[in-house]
Parts: sequence; C-alpha cells; structure tokens
Amino acid sequence: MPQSDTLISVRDVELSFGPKIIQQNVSFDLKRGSIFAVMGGSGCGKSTLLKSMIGLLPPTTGQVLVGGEDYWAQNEHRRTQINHRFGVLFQSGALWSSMTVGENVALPLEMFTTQPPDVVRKLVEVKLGLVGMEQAIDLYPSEISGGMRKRAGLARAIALDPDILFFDEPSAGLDPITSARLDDLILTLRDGLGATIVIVSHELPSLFAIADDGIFLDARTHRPIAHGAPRTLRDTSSIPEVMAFMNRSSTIPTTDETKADRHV
Ligand SMILES: Nc1ncnc2c1ncn2[C@@H]1O[C@H](COP(=O)(O)OP(=O)(O)OP(=O)(O)O)[C@@H](O)[C@H]1O
Repeated sequence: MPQSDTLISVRDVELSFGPKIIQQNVSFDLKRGSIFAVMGGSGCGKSTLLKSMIGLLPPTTGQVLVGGEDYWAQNEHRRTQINHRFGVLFQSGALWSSMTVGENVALPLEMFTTQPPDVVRKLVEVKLGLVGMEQAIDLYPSEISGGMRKRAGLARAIALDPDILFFDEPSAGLDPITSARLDDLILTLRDGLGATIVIVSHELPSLFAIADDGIFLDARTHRPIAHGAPRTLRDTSSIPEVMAFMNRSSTIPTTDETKADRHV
C-alpha cells in the first residue's frame, strides 16, 4: 500500500493552561520529508504546540494524528511506542553534564533497545559521525563548544532512527557561521535519513534557507493567521503581523483593508 503523504495531521487543536487559552483552531498537515516551521512572536505558543506534538502536553481539544493514529486517544503504552518515532532537540542540546558525549548518545539505545554494549558503541560512533563529532565521543559537555553540544544533542536525537525530528530553537546562541552549518546538517539529515522535521525558530535566515512549509501563530488573537513556507510568506504575505515578523519591524498597520486579506 502506498504511504500517505501526510505524516502528522494537527486538527483543530486548542492549547491552554487552566483558563488561559494559548492557541485555538490550529490545523495543519505535516508532509513526509518536509521541513515545517512554527513561527510567531515571543509567547505566542510555539513551544507549547511542539509539546502537544511530542507527547508532553495534551491539547484541550482537537487531535494530533501520527501516521493516521489519534496520538492522545492512545493509552500510555502505545504513546510511548509512537514516541520512538520522534527525535527531539531542545534549545540547549540538553546533554547530561556528568556523562561523556558518547554516553549521552548511548542513553536512548540502552534504555529502549536490547543491543549489546559493543553494538551500542558502534551505533554511537555512526550517529556521531553523521554530525561530524566522532572525535568528541569521550569528551564531557563542558569540554566542547555550544555548536558542538547542539550537534551532540542532534546525534542523541537520531539515536533510535526516528522518522520525525523536532527542533526547538536549534540555532539559539550560535554565531551565524555555526548556525549556517547546523542548517546544512539539518538538510543533510532530511535528505540522508529521509526524516521529516518540525522546527521552532526565530532565526529568519535559517527558516528562509531550509523550511519548505510552516504555520504562523498570532499571539494577540491566539490563532494561526498564515500558512506556507517562510520565504513565500516573506515575499507575498500582506498580513501586517506576518510582514512585521518577517521584516522585524515594530509597527503593525491595522486597517480594514489589511484585516480583510487575513487567511487561516
Ligand atoms: N507551564 C505553563 N503554565 C502556564 N503558562 C505557560 C506554561 N508554559 C508556557 N506558558 C505560557 O504559554 C504562553 C506560550 O508559551 P510558549 O513557550 O509556548 O511560547 P513561545 O511562542 O514558544 O515563546 P518564545 O518564542 O518566547 O519561546 C506564554 O504566555 C507562556 O507564559
């Protein structure tokens, strides 16, 4: 049977903390092999949306379908199985400081597989090789640079061969050259591993360079106000909030004409 083009489908999701609604009416399809950007100003709910997709926070209403399965309707056992399809890279790289880089990457393999130690070591070398970090296998996180920690975090995120990778602010704190290298690495992983990628980022050059689809969440109305590739939104959107974000301008014109062409 041919595989569906859609890997994850977010359907009419509402996200809230107690009475505080963060986002409503969030719907989009994540296409297999795409790099999907979650965009919007600070505090609009990008990380919260990511959490609802990786199993950390259930939506108040709506569905997250993973491979056609309603993720949040499954029991915990099944959700854990589905989680093995996800690789997550948090902002800091989130490595354990008391473990070497190699031990960090080995951790998911030791926790979730029954591979013997020599195979685990081999797999760790392969994953570190993919991100150009083989030489750092026996170093501690405190002994390597921020960019290297991100790459080590990436190696750990791909340890279990996930087909969906989630990146929360991967370039935060990196200089432009290291950030561009990370972009190249993300593209290599997509093309080499056939992974599908969801990325939350404020780094516009990075989003324009690598993302081919996306959603723009509005902090004021608590709803998505645009869909599309960041570079397309940059070049064609006439929605004031989107234009302001893409051009980093602080003034947002609000006329009836500009309101009229909003789309969701
Ligand atoms: N555990 C929580 N309890 C209550 N409110 C929360 C919690 N986590 C986040 N929030 C609130 O939800 C809103 C969205 O937060 P979130 O971190 O998802 O935004 P964001 O778009 O990722 O922001 P940024 O770009 O600044 O990282 C914010 O108003 C935040 O204060």
